[in-house]
Amino acid sequence: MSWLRAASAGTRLLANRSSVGGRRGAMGAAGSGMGNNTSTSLGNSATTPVKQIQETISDNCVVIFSKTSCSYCTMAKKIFHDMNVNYKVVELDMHEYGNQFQDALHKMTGERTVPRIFVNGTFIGGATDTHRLHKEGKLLPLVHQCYLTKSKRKEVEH
Ligand SMILES: N[C@@H](CCC(=O)N[C@@H](CS)C(=O)NCC(=O)O)C(=O)O
Ligand code: FES
Repeated sequence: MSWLRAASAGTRLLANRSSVGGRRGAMGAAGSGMGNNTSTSLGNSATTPVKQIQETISDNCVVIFSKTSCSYCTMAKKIFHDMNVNYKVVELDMHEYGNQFQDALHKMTGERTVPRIFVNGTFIGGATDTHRLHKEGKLLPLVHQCYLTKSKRKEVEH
């Protein structure tokens, strides 16, 4: 297919601002339906898997690369769900290019396992790491920081 055609990654860095809205308190949970949206651009545009992952993690404060059959992944989703935080899920086992994305995630994070979780554009780990961050009270501040930054960008654009 067309991974290797000319890439246009980066141009959509600010494209997802509408999901932030002005609703700082609500963390987007009411916005676009609790993040079960797998209709991502992943796999559809003319670019490499790594670039598409980078684009997805730039566009979304929380991204979970997951498999539908994986209970660790379900546990990770539940953490964000219970915090009332909107998250984007990419179900690699439902994806035509899931294997290539897993390879790319391996390159980017050092592990090929699922889940692979990114907050505010940064890899935070798998399910256990995320659970630990949450228990230590460090997860919500990371998410919050992302929403604050996106709100500021939005103000600048207005
Ligand atoms: N400690 C890791 C464990 C991750 C792990 O072992 N994941 C398994 C599934 S639960 C995996 O990815 N196996 C290989 C695969 O599905 O491709 C975490 O919490 O995320
Ligand atoms: S918990 Fe078994 S595949 Fe993840």
